[in-house]
Amino acid sequence: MPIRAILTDIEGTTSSISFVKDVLFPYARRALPGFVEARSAEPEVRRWLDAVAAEQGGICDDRMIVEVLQGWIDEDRKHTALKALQGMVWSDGYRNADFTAHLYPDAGRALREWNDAGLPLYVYSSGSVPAQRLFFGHSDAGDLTSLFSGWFDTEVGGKREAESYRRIAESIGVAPGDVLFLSDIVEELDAAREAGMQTVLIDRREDYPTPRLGDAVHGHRRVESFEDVGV
Ligand SMILES: CSCCC(=O)C(=O)COP(=O)(O)O
Ligand SMILES: [Mg+2]
Repeated sequence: MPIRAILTDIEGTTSSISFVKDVLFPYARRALPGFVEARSAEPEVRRWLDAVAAEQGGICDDRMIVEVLQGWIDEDRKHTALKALQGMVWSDGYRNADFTAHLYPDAGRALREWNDAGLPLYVYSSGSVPAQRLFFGHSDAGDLTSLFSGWFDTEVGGKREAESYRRIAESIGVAPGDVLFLSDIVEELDAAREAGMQTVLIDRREDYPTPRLGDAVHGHRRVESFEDVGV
């Protein structure tokens, strides 16, 4: 089947889980109280704080909202409000050069090659679209944002729901069967396959030291590097 577009996940796929868990999440956890104190009146911040408050039965104290958000960071909740707020917090970290975003070298090379070959590239991550742009704008391999033709986060729907992938295919104007989705999570690949997309499991040995064999890969092709995706 032809491939007319590539859709990629970030954490565990282009980039290591440990960078997200050990650098980005602790940074957001530490910076959240000060961020909320300074910026809670801004409509784009207030919108997401209110969404968290409503989900928690209408709590109205920002310090309690911050505690809920910090709890969600500890649980690795992929909640749209948390992801939106994390993106705003990380912006300071990237701007101050506190860190750059981890990128596997094979992913950087392949993304450049595919872009040079005229293949449109898209991102679909639980991280908010602004956080995705920051991530690839401040990667270990420099600013890669120009390689991508579009960005999708969970505002399009959950990553384990087939409907999200149908919406993405429709939005980019490519038949689902001509889109290749790359991810480290089999349940995300299952949903993309249900929507008709082609799939490859990116199985990073340093993120998942125990090989995922047999049933665990649910029949998706499994590779350990973007070099073996074979586009
Ligand atoms: C790009 S933002 C940092 C990563 C993040 O917060 C996240 O939840 C990534 O999840 P993914 O869907 O890319 O596995
Ligand atoms: Mg992932």
